[in-house]
Amino acid sequence: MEIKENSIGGKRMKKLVFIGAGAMAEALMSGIIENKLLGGGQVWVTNRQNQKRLDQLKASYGVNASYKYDELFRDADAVILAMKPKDAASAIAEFTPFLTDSLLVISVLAGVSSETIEKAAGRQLAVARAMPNTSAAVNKSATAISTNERVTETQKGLAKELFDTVGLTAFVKEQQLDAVTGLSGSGPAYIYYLVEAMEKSAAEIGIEQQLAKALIVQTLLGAAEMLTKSDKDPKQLRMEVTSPGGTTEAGVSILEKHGVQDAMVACIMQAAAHSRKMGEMLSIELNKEWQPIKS
Ligand SMILES: NC(=O)C1=CN([C@@H]2O[C@H](COP(=O)(O)OP(=O)(O)OC[C@H]3O[C@@H](n4cnc5c(N)ncnc54)[C@H](O)[C@@H]3O)[C@@H](O)[C@H]2O)C=CC1
Ligand SMILES: O=C(O)[C@@H]1CCC=N1
Repeated sequence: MEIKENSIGGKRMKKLVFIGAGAMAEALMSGIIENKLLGGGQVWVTNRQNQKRLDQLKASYGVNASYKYDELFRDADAVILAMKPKDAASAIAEFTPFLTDSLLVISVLAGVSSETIEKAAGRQLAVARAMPNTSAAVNKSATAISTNERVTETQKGLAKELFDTVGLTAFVKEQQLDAVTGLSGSGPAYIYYLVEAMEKSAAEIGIEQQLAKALIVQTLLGAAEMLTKSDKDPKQLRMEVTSPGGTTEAGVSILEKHGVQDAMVACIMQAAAHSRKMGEMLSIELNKEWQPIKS
Protein backbone atom coordinates (compact mmCIF):
# COMPACT_ATOMS: atom_id res chain seq x y z
CA MET A 1 0.00 0.00 0.00
CA GLU A 2 1.35 3.43 -0.90
CA ILE A 3 1.59 5.74 2.12
CA LYS A 4 1.51 9.53 1.70
CA GLU A 5 4.74 11.39 2.45
CA ASN A 6 3.68 12.92 5.74
CA SER A 7 6.76 14.97 6.13
CA ILE A 8 6.51 17.96 8.46
CA GLY A 9 9.53 20.18 8.86
CA GLY A 10 11.72 17.30 7.82
CA LYS A 11 10.14 14.91 10.35
CA ARG A 12 8.16 11.93 9.22
CA MET A 13 5.67 10.40 11.64
CA LYS A 14 6.43 6.77 12.17
CA LYS A 15 4.14 5.69 14.96
CA LEU A 16 0.87 6.94 16.44
CA VAL A 17 -0.72 5.47 19.57
CA PHE A 18 -4.38 5.61 20.59
CA ILE A 19 -5.20 5.20 24.29
CA GLY A 20 -8.91 4.39 24.13
CA ALA A 21 -10.60 2.42 21.38
CA GLY A 22 -14.11 3.85 21.31
CA ALA A 23 -16.17 5.73 18.74
CA MET A 24 -13.87 8.75 18.44
CA ALA A 25 -10.68 6.70 18.23
CA GLU A 26 -12.17 4.57 15.47
CA ALA A 27 -13.43 7.58 13.49
CA LEU A 28 -9.94 9.15 13.55
CA MET A 29 -8.09 5.90 12.93
CA SER A 30 -10.23 4.98 9.95
CA GLY A 31 -9.81 8.44 8.38
CA ILE A 32 -6.05 8.50 8.93
CA ILE A 33 -5.54 5.01 7.51
CA GLU A 34 -8.03 5.20 4.64
CA ASN A 35 -6.41 8.49 3.53
CA LYS A 36 -2.99 6.80 3.74
CA LEU A 37 -1.49 9.35 6.10
CA LEU A 38 -0.26 6.32 8.02
CA GLY A 39 -0.32 2.63 7.28
CA GLY A 40 -2.22 0.38 9.69
CA GLY A 41 1.11 -1.02 10.87
CA GLN A 42 2.13 2.44 12.12
CA VAL A 43 -0.93 2.79 14.32
CA TRP A 44 -1.17 1.20 17.78
CA VAL A 45 -4.22 1.06 19.99
CA THR A 46 -5.20 -0.05 23.45
CA ASN A 47 -8.29 0.09 25.63
CA ARG A 48 -9.07 -0.76 29.21
CA GLN A 49 -9.87 -4.46 28.87
CA ASN A 50 -11.95 -5.26 25.80
CA GLN A 51 -9.77 -7.60 23.70
CA LYS A 52 -12.68 -8.36 21.35
CA ARG A 53 -12.92 -4.70 20.41
CA LEU A 54 -9.17 -4.52 19.76
CA ASP A 55 -9.40 -7.61 17.56
CA GLN A 56 -12.19 -5.96 15.60
CA LEU A 57 -10.08 -2.82 15.01
CA LYS A 58 -7.10 -4.95 14.00
CA ALA A 59 -9.23 -6.81 11.47
CA SER A 60 -10.88 -3.66 10.07
CA TYR A 61 -7.84 -1.36 9.77
CA GLY A 62 -4.74 -3.54 10.11
CA VAL A 63 -3.64 -1.67 13.23
CA ASN A 64 -1.58 -3.13 16.08
CA ALA A 65 -3.02 -3.58 19.54
CA SER A 66 -1.35 -4.18 22.86
CA TYR A 67 -1.84 -3.88 26.60
CA LYS A 68 1.87 -3.34 27.18
CA TYR A 69 2.83 0.33 27.53
CA ASP A 70 6.50 -0.29 26.71
CA GLU A 71 5.47 -1.86 23.39
CA LEU A 72 2.86 0.81 22.67
CA PHE A 73 5.12 3.80 23.30
CA ARG A 74 8.41 2.46 21.90
CA ASP A 75 9.52 4.93 19.15
CA ALA A 76 6.09 6.61 19.13
CA ASP A 77 5.87 10.21 17.83
CA ALA A 78 2.45 11.01 19.22
CA VAL A 79 -0.26 9.59 21.46
CA ILE A 80 -3.94 10.39 21.12
CA LEU A 81 -5.82 10.37 24.43
CA ALA A 82 -9.26 9.02 23.55
CA MET A 83 -10.67 7.69 26.78
CA LYS A 84 -13.58 9.33 28.64
CA PRO A 85 -12.54 12.36 30.70
CA LYS A 86 -13.40 10.54 33.95
CA ASP A 87 -10.89 7.78 33.09
CA ALA A 88 -8.13 10.17 32.05
CA ALA A 89 -6.33 10.79 35.34
CA SER A 90 -5.62 7.15 36.14
CA ALA A 91 -4.76 6.29 32.53
CA ILE A 92 -2.29 9.19 32.23
CA ALA A 93 -0.63 8.36 35.53
CA GLU A 94 -0.19 4.75 34.40
CA PHE A 95 1.45 5.42 31.05
CA THR A 96 3.48 8.56 31.88
CA PRO A 97 6.63 6.61 32.87
CA PHE A 98 6.75 5.34 29.28
CA LEU A 99 6.68 8.78 27.60
CA THR A 100 9.78 10.23 25.99
CA ASP A 101 10.43 13.98 26.08
CA SER A 102 9.91 14.33 22.33
CA LEU A 103 6.46 12.68 22.32
CA LEU A 104 3.45 14.82 21.44
CA VAL A 105 0.34 14.23 23.55
CA ILE A 106 -2.82 14.91 21.55
CA SER A 107 -5.93 14.96 23.72
CA VAL A 108 -9.45 14.81 22.32
CA LEU A 109 -10.93 14.73 25.84
CA ALA A 110 -13.82 17.14 26.29
CA GLY A 111 -13.17 19.78 28.91
CA VAL A 112 -9.84 18.52 30.25
CA SER A 113 -7.24 21.31 30.18
CA SER A 114 -3.61 20.84 29.17
CA GLU A 115 -2.72 21.92 32.71
CA THR A 116 -4.83 19.08 34.16
CA ILE A 117 -3.18 16.59 31.79
CA GLU A 118 0.26 17.71 32.98
CA LYS A 119 -0.93 17.57 36.59
CA ALA A 120 -2.16 13.98 36.09
CA ALA A 121 1.22 13.11 34.56
CA GLY A 122 3.13 14.92 37.29
CA ARG A 123 5.45 16.43 34.68
CA GLN A 124 5.59 18.89 31.81
CA LEU A 125 4.32 17.60 28.47
CA ALA A 126 3.88 18.91 24.95
CA VAL A 127 0.08 18.88 24.77
CA ALA A 128 -2.10 19.60 21.75
CA ARG A 129 -5.80 19.58 22.57
CA ALA A 130 -8.12 18.81 19.68
CA MET A 131 -11.89 18.77 19.47
CA PRO A 132 -12.88 16.81 16.37
CA ASN A 133 -16.20 15.09 15.71
CA THR A 134 -17.15 11.61 14.54
CA SER A 135 -17.52 12.79 10.93
CA ALA A 136 -13.74 12.25 10.84
CA ALA A 137 -14.72 8.75 9.66
CA VAL A 138 -15.86 10.31 6.35
CA ASN A 139 -13.20 13.07 6.20
CA LYS A 140 -15.67 15.72 7.28
CA SER A 141 -14.64 16.44 10.85
CA ALA A 142 -14.65 20.03 12.03
CA THR A 143 -11.64 20.08 14.37
CA ALA A 144 -10.37 22.88 16.58
CA ILE A 145 -6.84 22.58 17.99
CA SER A 146 -4.99 24.43 20.74
CA THR A 147 -1.40 23.80 21.82
CA ASN A 148 0.52 24.53 25.00
CA GLU A 149 3.83 26.37 24.99
CA ARG A 150 5.84 23.16 24.96
CA VAL A 151 4.53 22.06 21.55
CA THR A 152 7.15 22.75 18.88
CA GLU A 153 6.29 24.15 15.45
CA THR A 154 7.07 20.73 13.98
CA GLN A 155 4.66 19.05 16.39
CA LYS A 156 2.02 21.70 15.64
CA GLY A 157 2.35 20.85 11.97
CA LEU A 158 2.11 17.18 12.77
CA ALA A 159 -1.15 17.67 14.71
CA LYS A 160 -2.56 19.85 11.95
CA GLU A 161 -1.68 17.30 9.31
CA LEU A 162 -3.40 14.54 11.28
CA PHE A 163 -6.65 16.43 11.58
CA ASP A 164 -6.47 18.02 8.10
CA THR A 165 -6.52 14.45 6.80
CA VAL A 166 -9.97 13.92 8.29
CA GLY A 167 -11.59 17.29 7.59
CA LEU A 168 -11.35 20.98 8.38
CA THR A 169 -8.92 22.19 11.06
CA ALA A 170 -8.73 25.52 12.89
CA PHE A 171 -6.33 26.66 15.63
CA VAL A 172 -8.09 28.30 18.59
CA LYS A 173 -7.24 29.50 22.09
CA GLU A 174 -7.56 26.75 24.69
CA GLN A 175 -10.33 28.73 26.47
CA GLN A 176 -12.49 28.41 23.35
CA LEU A 177 -12.46 24.62 23.30
CA ASP A 178 -15.45 24.13 25.63
CA ALA A 179 -17.54 26.27 23.31
CA VAL A 180 -16.29 24.35 20.27
CA THR A 181 -17.18 21.10 22.04
CA GLY A 182 -20.77 22.25 22.57
CA LEU A 183 -21.05 23.50 19.00
CA SER A 184 -19.25 21.13 16.65
CA GLY A 185 -17.89 18.34 18.86
CA SER A 186 -21.39 17.35 19.89
CA GLY A 187 -22.87 18.96 16.76
CA PRO A 188 -23.38 15.82 14.65
CA ALA A 189 -25.67 14.45 17.40
CA TYR A 190 -27.98 17.48 17.09
CA ILE A 191 -28.31 16.87 13.36
CA TYR A 192 -28.97 13.15 13.88
CA TYR A 193 -31.62 14.06 16.47
CA LEU A 194 -33.33 16.24 13.89
CA VAL A 195 -33.14 13.45 11.31
CA GLU A 196 -34.68 11.01 13.82
CA ALA A 197 -37.62 13.40 14.13
CA MET A 198 -37.89 13.79 10.34
CA GLU A 199 -37.89 10.00 9.91
CA LYS A 200 -40.58 9.60 12.58
CA SER A 201 -42.78 12.17 10.87
CA ALA A 202 -42.20 10.54 7.47
CA ALA A 203 -43.58 7.29 8.88
CA GLU A 204 -46.61 9.16 10.26
CA ILE A 205 -47.39 10.80 6.91
CA GLY A 206 -46.97 7.59 4.95
CA ILE A 207 -43.51 7.68 3.34
CA GLU A 208 -41.65 4.40 3.61
CA GLN A 209 -38.36 4.43 5.51
CA GLN A 210 -35.95 3.90 2.61
CA LEU A 211 -37.44 6.67 0.50
CA ALA A 212 -37.71 8.96 3.53
CA LYS A 213 -34.03 8.47 4.35
CA ALA A 214 -32.96 9.24 0.78
CA LEU A 215 -35.08 12.40 0.68
CA ILE A 216 -33.95 13.60 4.11
CA VAL A 217 -30.24 12.99 3.51
CA GLN A 218 -30.34 14.71 0.11
CA THR A 219 -32.17 17.63 1.72
CA LEU A 220 -29.41 17.92 4.34
CA LEU A 221 -26.64 17.66 1.73
CA GLY A 222 -28.34 20.26 -0.45
CA ALA A 223 -28.83 22.66 2.46
CA ALA A 224 -25.20 22.17 3.56
CA GLU A 225 -24.00 22.94 0.04
CA MET A 226 -26.23 26.01 -0.21
CA LEU A 227 -24.77 27.24 3.10
CA THR A 228 -21.28 26.60 1.75
CA LYS A 229 -21.67 28.11 -1.71
CA SER A 230 -24.26 30.86 -1.35
CA ASP A 231 -23.47 34.37 -0.10
CA LYS A 232 -26.82 34.44 1.64
CA ASP A 233 -27.14 33.90 5.39
CA PRO A 234 -29.20 30.99 6.78
CA LYS A 235 -32.20 33.19 7.56
CA GLN A 236 -32.30 34.51 3.99
CA LEU A 237 -32.03 30.97 2.64
CA ARG A 238 -34.86 29.91 4.95
CA MET A 239 -37.04 32.81 3.80
CA GLU A 240 -36.54 31.72 0.18
CA VAL A 241 -38.09 28.35 1.04
CA THR A 242 -40.93 30.02 2.91
CA SER A 243 -43.63 31.11 0.45
CA PRO A 244 -46.07 33.52 2.10
CA GLY A 245 -49.07 31.58 3.35
CA GLY A 246 -47.43 28.31 2.25
CA THR A 247 -46.48 24.98 3.75
CA THR A 248 -43.10 25.99 5.22
CA GLU A 249 -44.64 28.91 7.05
CA ALA A 250 -47.29 26.56 8.45
CA GLY A 251 -44.63 24.09 9.60
CA VAL A 252 -42.14 26.60 11.00
CA SER A 253 -44.93 28.29 12.99
CA ILE A 254 -45.04 25.08 15.06
CA LEU A 255 -41.26 25.23 15.64
CA GLU A 256 -41.64 28.86 16.74
CA LYS A 257 -44.53 27.96 19.05
CA HIS A 258 -42.34 25.33 20.71
CA GLY A 259 -39.33 27.65 20.95
CA VAL A 260 -37.11 25.28 18.96
CA GLN A 261 -34.46 27.92 18.16
CA ASP A 262 -34.23 28.94 21.81
CA ALA A 263 -34.00 25.27 22.74
CA MET A 264 -31.08 24.81 20.30
CA VAL A 265 -29.26 27.79 21.81
CA ALA A 266 -29.84 26.40 25.33
CA CYS A 267 -28.70 22.96 24.18
CA ILE A 268 -25.37 24.23 22.83
CA MET A 269 -24.78 26.42 25.89
CA GLN A 270 -25.52 23.48 28.20
CA ALA A 271 -23.16 21.20 26.28
CA ALA A 272 -20.38 23.82 26.44
CA ALA A 273 -20.98 24.37 30.16
CA HIS A 274 -20.92 20.62 30.74
CA SER A 275 -17.57 20.35 28.95
CA ARG A 276 -16.19 22.99 31.32
CA LYS A 277 -17.71 21.15 34.28
CA MET A 278 -16.21 17.78 33.34
CA GLY A 279 -12.79 19.40 33.11
CA GLU A 280 -13.23 21.18 36.44
CA MET A 281 -14.34 17.99 38.16
CA LEU A 282 -11.22 16.18 37.04
CA SER A 283 -9.05 19.11 38.10
CA ILE A 284 -10.69 19.23 41.57
CA GLU A 285 -10.23 15.47 41.93
CA LEU A 286 -6.53 15.78 41.09
CA ASN A 287 -6.03 18.75 43.41
CA LYS A 288 -7.60 16.77 46.25
CA GLU A 289 -5.16 13.96 45.63
CA TRP A 290 -2.32 16.45 45.64
CA GLN A 291 -3.27 18.09 48.98
CA PRO A 292 -0.58 17.59 51.61
CA ILE A 293 -1.79 15.17 54.30
CA LYS A 294 -2.90 17.08 57.39
CA SER A 295 -1.51 15.87 60.71
N1 LIG B 1 -17.70 10.57 20.55
C1 LIG B 1 -17.53 11.79 20.06
O1 LIG B 1 -18.29 12.27 19.19
C2 LIG B 1 -16.40 12.65 20.53
C3 LIG B 1 -15.66 12.28 21.63
N2 LIG B 1 -14.62 13.08 22.04
C4 LIG B 1 -13.83 12.68 23.20
O2 LIG B 1 -13.26 11.43 22.90
C5 LIG B 1 -13.10 10.67 24.06
C6 LIG B 1 -13.64 9.27 23.83
O3 LIG B 1 -15.00 9.35 23.54
P1 LIG B 1 -15.75 8.10 22.90
O4 LIG B 1 -14.91 7.49 21.85
O5 LIG B 1 -17.10 8.57 22.56
O6 LIG B 1 -15.79 7.13 24.19
P2 LIG B 1 -15.99 5.55 24.27
O7 LIG B 1 -16.63 5.30 25.58
O8 LIG B 1 -16.62 5.07 23.02
O9 LIG B 1 -14.47 5.02 24.32
C7 LIG B 1 -13.64 5.19 25.42
C8 LIG B 1 -12.49 4.21 25.31
O10 LIG B 1 -11.54 4.48 26.33
C9 LIG B 1 -11.08 3.23 26.85
N3 LIG B 1 -10.47 3.41 28.17
C10 LIG B 1 -11.03 3.77 29.34
N4 LIG B 1 -10.11 3.79 30.32
C11 LIG B 1 -8.92 3.47 29.75
C12 LIG B 1 -7.61 3.29 30.22
N5 LIG B 1 -7.30 3.46 31.51
N6 LIG B 1 -6.64 2.95 29.35
C13 LIG B 1 -6.93 2.74 28.05
N7 LIG B 1 -8.17 2.88 27.53
C14 LIG B 1 -9.15 3.22 28.38
C15 LIG B 1 -12.31 2.37 26.85
O11 LIG B 1 -11.96 1.00 27.00
C16 LIG B 1 -12.88 2.74 25.47
O12 LIG B 1 -12.22 1.98 24.48
C17 LIG B 1 -13.82 11.41 25.20
O13 LIG B 1 -12.87 12.00 26.03
C18 LIG B 1 -14.65 12.45 24.48
O14 LIG B 1 -14.75 13.62 25.24
C19 LIG B 1 -14.27 14.23 21.40
C20 LIG B 1 -14.97 14.62 20.29
C21 LIG B 1 -16.12 13.91 19.81
O1 LIG C 1 -20.53 13.70 24.43
C1 LIG C 1 -19.35 13.91 24.68
O2 LIG C 1 -18.98 14.16 25.86
C2 LIG C 1 -18.33 13.89 23.58
C3 LIG C 1 -17.59 15.20 23.46
C4 LIG C 1 -18.06 15.83 22.18
C5 LIG C 1 -18.89 14.80 21.57
N1 LIG C 1 -18.97 13.74 22.30
